[in-house]
Amino acid sequence: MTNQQNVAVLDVKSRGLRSLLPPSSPLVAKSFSPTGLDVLLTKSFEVEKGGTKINACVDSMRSSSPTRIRSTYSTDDKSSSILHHPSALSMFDQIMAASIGKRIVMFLDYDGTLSPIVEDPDRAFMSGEVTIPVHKLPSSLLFTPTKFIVSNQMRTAVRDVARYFPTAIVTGRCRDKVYSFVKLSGLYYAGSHGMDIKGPSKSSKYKNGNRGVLFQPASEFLPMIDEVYKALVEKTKSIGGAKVENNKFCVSVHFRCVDEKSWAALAEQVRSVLNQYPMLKITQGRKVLEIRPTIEWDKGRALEFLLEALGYANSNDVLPIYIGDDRTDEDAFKVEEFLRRLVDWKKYSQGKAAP
Ligand SMILES: O=P(O)(O)OC[C@H]1O[C@H](O[C@H]2O[C@H](CO)[C@@H](O)[C@H](O)[C@H]2O)[C@H](O)[C@@H](O)[C@@H]1O
Repeated sequence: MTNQQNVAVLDVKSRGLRSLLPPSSPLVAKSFSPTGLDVLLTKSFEVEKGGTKINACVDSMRSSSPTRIRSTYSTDDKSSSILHHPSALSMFDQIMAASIGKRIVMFLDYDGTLSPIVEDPDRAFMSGEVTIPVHKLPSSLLFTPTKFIVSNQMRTAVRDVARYFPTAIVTGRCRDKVYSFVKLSGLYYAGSHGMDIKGPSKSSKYKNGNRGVLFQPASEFLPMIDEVYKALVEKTKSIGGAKVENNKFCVSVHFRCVDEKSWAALAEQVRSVLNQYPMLKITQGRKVLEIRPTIEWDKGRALEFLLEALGYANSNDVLPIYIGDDRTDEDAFKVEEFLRRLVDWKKYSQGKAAP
């Protein structure tokens, strides 16, 4: 696949599930570079290393960490944004019209898209998941689960979409971790910002025996990432609220619960560790510093890889749809609604049963 591959990019957050395609442009006629997805959607804010860059780093931590985009948008900005990036739900019919004759492939971000943004990254369960804790379960149960899921709207929507369209979860998270949240087999999972790809394809040249696709372009970084993770845990332990998360091929340093007064100290500690690792870089997400290998690989490359693995390299017969978040949290139910409409469209407009 080339960079001219067309991708419908749906930004669920800053614009509330808005298409990043301008309304006037013929849908999908405009090219998006999948390799540019990371720049578009994962808020890659390169933090420079060395010298007196900490202030710049803290400034970027501030500017990329608004709690709500609404508080930073003027009315004019907002209406202009809505004009240029119309709701993907209201453009649903046009998106579907553009998909006629093409195979839709779904790419879904996890945090902030399938799950609400929460303070504790270990508790970012899928939207709409309602559970009963173990102590409230009836004693008559024959087995004792740790919790009992009574509702999982988003999971159901993703499961249904995956029955009709090849579907991948593309996340900065460790792949195993995101799987433990999504709990759906039959999907592709691209963890660690796309550096850890696993999926069920039967026909890919990247097949891993009978276990489907497996691709890990940064595998030689594993020992280094482990080392850096431990160093960061040690260096940041005195900073209240800081949390370091090992995402296997990258590390996240969370500052959502850190007092803003300590952000400079945190950035300084992170930089002091990273100074010893020129092969790693820092990018910035939503109240998180993400440390990752400097290799030319990101979510966009993972998307290209997966399309190729599915047999759509350089193909005009495919419409990849990427739903991701930008910088603030907003309605996950819009994602769910979009997924449901997609399934209904497939079922009823085309009258086809699930493959
Ligand atoms: O690519 P993504 O799936 O969007 O992953 C990016 C980061 O997501 C997670 O952090 C974010 O969500 C947390 C839970 O809601 C929140 O506490 C945190 O402030 C957000 O940045 C994940 O924990 C990180 O490792 C990912 O890098």
